[in-house]
Amino acid sequence: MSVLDEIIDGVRADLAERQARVSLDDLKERAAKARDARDGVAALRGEGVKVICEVKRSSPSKGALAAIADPAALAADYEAGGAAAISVLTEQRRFGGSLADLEAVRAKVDTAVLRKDFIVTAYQLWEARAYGADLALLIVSALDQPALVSLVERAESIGLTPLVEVHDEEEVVRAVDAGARIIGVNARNLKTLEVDRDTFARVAPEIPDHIVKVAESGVRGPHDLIAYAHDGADAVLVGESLVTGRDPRTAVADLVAAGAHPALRHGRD
Ligand SMILES: O=P(O)(O)OC[C@@H](O)[C@@H](O)c1c[nH]c2ccccc12
Repeated sequence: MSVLDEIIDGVRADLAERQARVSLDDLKERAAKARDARDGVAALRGEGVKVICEVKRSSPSKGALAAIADPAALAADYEAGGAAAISVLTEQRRFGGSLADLEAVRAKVDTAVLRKDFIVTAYQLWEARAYGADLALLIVSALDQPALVSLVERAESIGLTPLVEVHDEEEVVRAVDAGARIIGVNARNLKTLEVDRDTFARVAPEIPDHIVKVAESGVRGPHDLIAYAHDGADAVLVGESLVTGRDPRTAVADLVAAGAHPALRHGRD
């Protein structure tokens, strides 16, 4: 069984508990009271390379990264540094996250917020909306094609923008067929947990121009952002280097400044 399969088994067990506690109707009621979702595509388009900053306490590859006692304060630092969106890991067992983290971050920032989890059912999309997310991650390799298609459609229909994650060229075809408007190429293979920073350069040319391209994982600082931008990234998603660094606000500002350099303009709108 791959790491991804193990993670998803745990996610399904935790999900079953929440579903037993909170009905779908209750979630929908809560979602109806949430502020309208921000447009995820608009948040990641425009001048310069956008920076999505992640709130992540631990990871299956590295174990504990940072305690993050106050995820909202960290998110506020990210926002002050110029983050275009904040990604909140809500998976509990391996990443140490929760819906409470999502809710706290949402209450604190105006920036678009992404629910980062292993989403396998529409119930989790409703949770994302109920706790204030604007975007939700959908991982192609975790879903069969009919499930991917229906989750993309459901996300859009409840106002969430799906960020559809791929690792190779075949998954790009599946993401495009499913109607993705934002595709993230994850340099970390979720089956082996290895990072290969060349993945984006290999896979991105297969993504049609009208789709927003996000380079995920492995950004240690401005030089990695610049490399991803040269290969066509509209945005980068950064976690570990921000949560383990000393000054997240300045680290984000440095990334944003690097991404705003005129030399990186390549026909973005
Ligand atoms: O911490 P990093 O290497 O900067 O990576 C962030 C993000 O890309 C990574 O957390 C991630 C990308 N896709 C995922 C899917 C599930 C969990 C985590 C992820």
